[in-house]
This record gives sequence, structure tokens and C-alpha cells, in this order.
Amino acid sequence: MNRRFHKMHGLGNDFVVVDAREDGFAFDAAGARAVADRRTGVGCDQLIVVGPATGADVSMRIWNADGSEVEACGNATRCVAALVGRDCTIDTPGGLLRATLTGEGVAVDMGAPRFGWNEIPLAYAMDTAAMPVGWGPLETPFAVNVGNPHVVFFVDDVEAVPLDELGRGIETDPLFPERINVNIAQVIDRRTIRSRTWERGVGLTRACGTGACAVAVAAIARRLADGPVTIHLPGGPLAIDWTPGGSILMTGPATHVFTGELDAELLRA
Ligand SMILES: N[C@@H](CCC[C@H](N)C(=O)O)C(=O)O
Repeated sequence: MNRRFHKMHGLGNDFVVVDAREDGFAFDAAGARAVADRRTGVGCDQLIVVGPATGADVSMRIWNADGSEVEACGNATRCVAALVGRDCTIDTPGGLLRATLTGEGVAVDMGAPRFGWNEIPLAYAMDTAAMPVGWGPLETPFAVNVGNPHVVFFVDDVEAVPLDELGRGIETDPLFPERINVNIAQVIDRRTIRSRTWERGVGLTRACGTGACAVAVAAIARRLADGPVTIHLPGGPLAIDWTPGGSILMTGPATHVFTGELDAELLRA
């Protein structure tokens, strides 16, 4: 039997969203890879399954294009709220999130960031606010877990960094036992930052919502910026607010692109 899906975007971060609130249908790694494959499947950065929940309005599961199941996806969280069509709570593997529909998009309370080396996680103890490590021109990153693991490198010009060449080596470095999302950030002024992300399990994407949260937290914690900060990603801007000790608030658009059907063959992958 074919299954309906929604192609949705969060600033060009590209999702296949399956609404399984009625039957709780789920994928496995092979099924997720088959759907995400841009040659033989539908193609997406992440496969998202919205399911029933206890203690929340809905649940959300997230698979990267390589089939890895992960804890958080900021851009897809806004898409799920837009699909639900009202303010809602969303149970994710990274924690319970609250989403509010605004006039122009969706605001999500992404919870409090975590900074402990074993909470990122890293393979061994070190200062996560200025890690004494480097890969080529990228040095001394800030590490933070915003539901999923990120490092942020501050650079002079995000366009000048060959993130396509450096990303995979950093993502898979043994220093990161669960791999890592890699962000580069250029501070324009205290309320404006440009950023690009190499996503764990995907590669370069047009936008990464949790990446934008990580960049804003890193910039505010290093006293390079003040919240609220606008993070300019290749796919467009996201507003992020955070006060040390508090939760991260992410506000941005969620776009419904089209509705389609997953071929039954793909579901048997
Ligand atoms: N696109 C996402 C992040 C998706 C998960 C990430 N690749 C990971 O492996 O943690 C976002 O908008 O946050």
C-alpha cells in the first residue's frame, strides 16, 4: 500500500514528513535511506515521522539521509507544528518541545543547551567553550548540545571556508563518539551572524535550525553577540533568542511544498 507524505521545507532544509498519528507507522534505517535517496527515492535531508504521544500532543522521530536516527531537528520541528496547525507540544528523542504558531511562522522553545564534555558528548574531558583542537583552518571550536551535538567555529568569512572538504573529517573524528554537526559562523555585528552547517548524516544543507541555535548560544556565551540574534543561513534568516541559564527560542518559517505518495516498494526497503 502506498503512503501519503508531505514535502516540507524549513528555509530549504528539505524534509519528507509522514503523518502516522493514526497508526503509529515507523521506518527503520534502511527504509529511511531508501526514502531519502535523491536518485531512487523521494529525496530529502531528513525523514520525519509524526506519531501519537502520551504526555504531548504529538511525537516526532527523525532520520538523517544516511539512515541514522537522531534526537533533534529544529527546522523540522517548525514544520511539524505547521502540519498540526495549532500551538502544540512535541515529544522528541531530545526532549519535550513547545511550538507556537506566529503570524509568519513558528516559534519553538528548544530547551536549555548543555555544555558538559560528556553531554556533547566528547571522547574525553576538555574545555567545551574553547576546545584545544583544530582541523586545517578551523580551530578552537565551541561545543554545545542543543538536543543534538554541535561544534561552532568562528571565522572571518564563511564563504572562504571549504566546508564541503572539511566537514566529513570533523563529523567522523574519534573525538566525537556520536559524530557531530559542524557549524562555521561569521559575526557581522552583535545581533547578526552568517552561518553554514555541515550536518551529521547528511552533509551541507541550506539551513540547520539546531545549528543556528548552537551558533547563537556560542556567540552569546563568548560575548560576541547579544540575543535576540538573526542567523543568516544559505536558505534564509532564523531568529534565535537565548539568555544564559534559560531556554533557546527559535522563530522562523515552515513551508508546505507538495503532497505525494511513497511507493509501496520503498516501504519494503
Ligand atoms: N536539519 C536539522 C538537524 C537534523 C539532525 C542533524 N543532522 C543531526 O544529526 O543531529 C535542524 O534543522 O536542526
